[in-house]
Amino acid sequence: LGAFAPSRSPWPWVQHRCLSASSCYHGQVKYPNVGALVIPEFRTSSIAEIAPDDLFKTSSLSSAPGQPLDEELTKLYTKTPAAFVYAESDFYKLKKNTRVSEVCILGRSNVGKSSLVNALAHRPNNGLAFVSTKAGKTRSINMYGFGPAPTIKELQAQGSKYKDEPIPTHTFYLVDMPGYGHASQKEWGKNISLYLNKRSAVKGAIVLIDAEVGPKDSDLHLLELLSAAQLKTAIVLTKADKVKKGLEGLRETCKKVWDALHNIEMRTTEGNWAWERDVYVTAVGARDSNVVKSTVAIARLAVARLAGLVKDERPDVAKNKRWSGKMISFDDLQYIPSKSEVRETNASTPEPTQATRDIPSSSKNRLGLSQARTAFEDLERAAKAQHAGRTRISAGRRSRNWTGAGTGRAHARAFYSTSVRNDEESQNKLTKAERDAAIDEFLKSLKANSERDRVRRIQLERQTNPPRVFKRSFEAMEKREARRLVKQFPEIAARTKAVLDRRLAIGERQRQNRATSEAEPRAIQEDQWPTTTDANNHRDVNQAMDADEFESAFAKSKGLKDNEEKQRTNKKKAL
Ligand SMILES: Nc1nc2c(ncn2[C@@H]2O[C@H](COP(=O)(O)OP(=O)(O)OP(=O)(O)O)[C@@H](O)[C@H]2O)c(=O)[nH]1
Ligand SMILES: [Mg+2]
Repeated sequence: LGAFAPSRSPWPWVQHRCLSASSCYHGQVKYPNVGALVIPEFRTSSIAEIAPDDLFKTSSLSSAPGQPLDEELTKLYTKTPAAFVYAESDFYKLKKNTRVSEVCILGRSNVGKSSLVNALAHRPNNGLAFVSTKAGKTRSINMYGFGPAPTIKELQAQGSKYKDEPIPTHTFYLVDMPGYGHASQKEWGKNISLYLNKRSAVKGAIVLIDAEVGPKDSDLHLLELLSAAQLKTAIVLTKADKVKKGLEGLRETCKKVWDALHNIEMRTTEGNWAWERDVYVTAVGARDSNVVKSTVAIARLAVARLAGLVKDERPDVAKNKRWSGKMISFDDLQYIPSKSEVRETNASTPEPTQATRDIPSSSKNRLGLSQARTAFEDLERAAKAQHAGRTRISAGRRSRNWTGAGTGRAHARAFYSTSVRNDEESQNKLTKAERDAAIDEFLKSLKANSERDRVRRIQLERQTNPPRVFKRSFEAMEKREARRLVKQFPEIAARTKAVLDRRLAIGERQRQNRATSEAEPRAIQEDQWPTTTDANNHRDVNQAMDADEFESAFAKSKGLKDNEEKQRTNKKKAL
């Protein structure tokens, strides 16, 4: 129908049909065939576009090098069905996870976070996450698992800080967050900033921005939060099918995003916040299935990159690549010459090159050239050994230029040796012995389900808890035996009985004593102060006598005493 649609159709809906993913019309505007817009390194350059196919050409999954990326991504996301793992609104109640990566999806209410989760999992009818046209549908932190569960070997390599950490069920977790800018902003701030700052498993954040609306104040606030948390960030523009101005509109939004990122970078001094230059374009709610398919693949790439599953050949994907080797202060930067320069130096004493002239002579003299070379190589080897086995996005792209080797110029760019998160990561790792013990335990728990173990468990249970029939006959046997012994040794039996009786009697007495002492009031509680009738018993307390009264009472008592004395002497006399 679309192929034969005339340019001015008498049926307006015909114009909404799409010809293909690359040329799709919504209203009068052509849907742009753009995978991502690339933010350049310098403010003087302009934003470039990358077609979806080109995005996939330059990279591959670390687990399947050399294979076509889009196919591998589809396999990863859909072969093992994605599943809802759990939801929690309180950060402190989240389950422990130090083994697999988590990527969180953030954005304003109704921007399409939950729709994206469904699209990634290939649940077109919103079968996984709840979606609504009204803002504020998602209220808790929702974990969704994607990809197959790690193998035992992978678990072994991952290790864990906690012994009671649940075994991961998926390759990575996608975390759907409640939207901000809605009524629940207060709670949002607390729990989610805790999540972004404290959760060591979180490897990156996807920030969704409405392609038509562009970044709002709340989005800027979120980006600042992410910059403070030093969490790797990728921007995804959603609802691209709704952009009225097509590619031009997308470019405008991307420019606003760029300005926002630039402003944050200017304000923060650290400048080590890593955000991706690729601003991904998606339209998972578009009417054309081709558009949906191609944009879902793009979103899959964005998430997999953050989860650390993609090996990128393109060097300029990340804005800031984190240097994870040794940190060298600016003053200690040493000049390391290129190979050709070394050759020249060995041949004869050459004229100082422009590069060598730039370096203060004191630095040059610190080490001889060949010594400097070997020292650097040692350093590099040590750093590599230290970080071996870590799959990180930047691992494949660490350039020699950064430390100045091979270029003939010392680079004066400051890099952090290890980010806070990396430190945390290495601290979380168990020692080898602990990890082996944890794995043994895990294997045991697997074995416990085997048939042989089940039989053994039943046998053990029978021994400790024999069935009732046997129990009764055992008791009868014991009684018979006891009677026989009493008959055989009457004296001993009598003595034993006396001892037992005495013990019983003592026990009984103690029990009675305890019962009576419990019955007695222990202390007058506050609510047991004397009532009006009791007050007579406390007369001397409640009604103090004055001095005269006291005198007379005293005299009276003395008189009584005298009377008693007289009576007693009279009796004696009578006797
Ligand atoms: N046209 C179009 N509509 C979309 C797209 N993505 C999402 N929507 C629609 O946007 C609405 C909101 O989607 P949700 O996924 O619930 O948004 P959310 O960000 O999870 O919202 P909260 O849970 O409230 O924070 C739904 O009606 C979706 O159908 C898209 O790419 N294009
Ligand atoms: Mg939602």
